[in-house]
Amino acid sequence: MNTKQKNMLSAEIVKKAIMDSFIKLNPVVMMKNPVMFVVEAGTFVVLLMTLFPGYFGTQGRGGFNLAVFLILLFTVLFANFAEALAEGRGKAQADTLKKTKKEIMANKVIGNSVKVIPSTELRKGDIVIVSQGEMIPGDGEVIEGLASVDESAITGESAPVIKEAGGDFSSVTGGTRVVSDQITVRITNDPGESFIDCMIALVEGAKRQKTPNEIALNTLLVSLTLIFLIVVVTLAPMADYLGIKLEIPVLIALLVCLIPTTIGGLLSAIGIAGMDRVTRFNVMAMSGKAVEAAGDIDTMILDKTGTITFGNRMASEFIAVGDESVETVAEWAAVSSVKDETPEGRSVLELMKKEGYSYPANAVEGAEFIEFKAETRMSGIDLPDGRKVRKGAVDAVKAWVSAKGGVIPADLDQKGNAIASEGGTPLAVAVDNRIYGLIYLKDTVKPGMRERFDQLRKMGIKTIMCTGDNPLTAATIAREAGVDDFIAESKPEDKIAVIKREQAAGKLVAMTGDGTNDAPALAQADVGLAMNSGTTAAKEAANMVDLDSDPSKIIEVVAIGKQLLMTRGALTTFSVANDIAKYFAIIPAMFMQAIPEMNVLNVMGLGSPMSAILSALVFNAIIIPLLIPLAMKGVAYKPMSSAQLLSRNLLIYGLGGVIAPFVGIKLIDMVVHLWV
Ligand SMILES: Nc1ncnc2c1ncn2[C@@H]1O[C@H](COP(=O)(O)OP(=O)(O)OP(=O)(O)O)[C@@H](O)[C@H]1O
Ligand SMILES: [K+]
Ligand SMILES: [Mg+2]
Repeated sequence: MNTKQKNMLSAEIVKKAIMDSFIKLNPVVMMKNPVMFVVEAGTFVVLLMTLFPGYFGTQGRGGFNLAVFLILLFTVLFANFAEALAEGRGKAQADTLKKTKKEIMANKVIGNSVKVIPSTELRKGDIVIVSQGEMIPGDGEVIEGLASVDESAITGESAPVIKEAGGDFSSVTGGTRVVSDQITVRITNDPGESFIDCMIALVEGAKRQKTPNEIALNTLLVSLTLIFLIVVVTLAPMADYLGIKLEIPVLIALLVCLIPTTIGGLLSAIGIAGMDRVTRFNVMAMSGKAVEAAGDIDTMILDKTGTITFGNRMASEFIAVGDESVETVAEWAAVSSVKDETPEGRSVLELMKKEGYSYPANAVEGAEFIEFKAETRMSGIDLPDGRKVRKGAVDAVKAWVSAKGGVIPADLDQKGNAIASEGGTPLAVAVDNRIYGLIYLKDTVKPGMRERFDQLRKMGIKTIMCTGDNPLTAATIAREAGVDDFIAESKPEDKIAVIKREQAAGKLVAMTGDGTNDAPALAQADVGLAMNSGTTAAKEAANMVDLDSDPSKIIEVVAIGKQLLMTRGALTTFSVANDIAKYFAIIPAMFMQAIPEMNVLNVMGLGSPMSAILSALVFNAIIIPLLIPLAMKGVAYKPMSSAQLLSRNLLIYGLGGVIAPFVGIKLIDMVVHLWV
């Protein structure tokens, strides 16, 4: 699904939506939307009265009744069309995805041999080999090898990505293609539970459930409908007492004008379109609830490396401490990095070569590699001769050396701080109890970060940068990027602690992550955005996955969530204000002839009672399709606090909602009055 396909509201989608509008007339389906169900029931009653005027004693009103019936029918169809149109794009996308889900053959490893079986027979835990040119038969983790993979089937991005065993880039998705080399993959899902299956269900809306917010709003709409139903039903006997005979179609027209049909007709379209906006942004949200939660976020937890900074932290200088030479620092830094596959580790070896240094390769033969861990904040190697070589965060290495009775060189802190105060990351290099020097890791803040954080602040969102780096580097980057707060030397569990602390204070928290050790925090956060490049554990714990693996996207996701909530609020305000205005169009018209004094309320000066009722009803119907573009696109959004937003929206959509019907109904009446 490329961007073009995703954005296009093709003629095909519109045609399908028109057909679906009729299919959705089925009362069983309609019942899920109580406001529109009431309209449909009214439509049916008026239809009966039009068809059998003799039976209902409504002869002589045939033309009027037919007009009411048609307008009501279109009101329901317009509401159905809004929903069908919002669903259309997702369904089209699902069709495209289903096409990529053709049967794939898998090379399953059984003992020492390989058997070719259809991918549908693969089970969790199976091992498969995928070679150049082949499709990956299911979701899994690379357990051996390295390959570049074309993931355009799911991300729309054609540049291949590297997948390799171990670390944070080991997860692969079924339906993507290996473009070079060969990997061995352990399947992590049973059939039908794959990422593509999940994506299809999501975009198709198969598992769509009303969100708590939607349910609350629906309850309000149902209550309003009930109140007006009682008002209208009791109106007839009262009018009767005054000697006014109110026809049933007139009462139904009045009821439909008063109940919140505008928002009732557009509510689900707004929700679906909000989800769709997130999807078109290449983020898979597991539920509408997650998108809404994003709109209510108070606190955002961000990584430093890779989110606020570019994250390609590169070794840029070796610095000696005490009496050591730069050459020995370079040598030991390289030895500690021979098997360190992190970008930082690789960059140390590159810098060593660039500076013209080398290390004795035979010395590391048979050595034991010590992998980098966020908990230890060190990596290195244990040599066969017993020497232990480490590099890592300065405080971590200092503690390690001190524990072995070593002395800390006097100039270490000062040299480390010099790097940190420039926003760089100092790594200390040590062998057993002796510290040789520092590696200067350089990273840069992404451009435009300050503006983004300014926007978040205007929305009333607090940003906290959590980093494993030292306090000085953290402070420098925090200042440069403009985050509100930071936590340095943080271990993975510290992230959960921050999230829990904020949540205990009643805040909703968002965070991004990609590693297995981020998974608990992603699950704890109200909005957890995992990177598609990340581990399966992270993706399963999160409630959103970014297919482009851009952690700073969380900022846009929050904006989309806010826009969804705002659109719903704005259109609810508009709808209710609208209905109040319609009251003033219809009530005076209904009583005008019997009670001439009512004419003072006929502020609009409408032609005749019949044309007033029809005009109000026509306005009530056409406002739905007129607002579909707004419901689908979302109201224009400018970062500001919730309080400011509320007053702004009340002004625009509340006042607008009162004025629009007066103007609209008057204009329609001028045309309708020509006939009625
Ligand atoms: N490959 C490595 N070998 C040794 N030490 C490392 C390596 N990578 C990072 N470190 C050190 O460990 C610290 C913690 O790393 P970690 O990846 O947990 O956090 P970070 O990348 O600094 O920040 P963030 O949490 O924002 O990504 C780093 O600040 C650095 O001092
Ligand atoms: K209405
Ligand atoms: Mg990191």
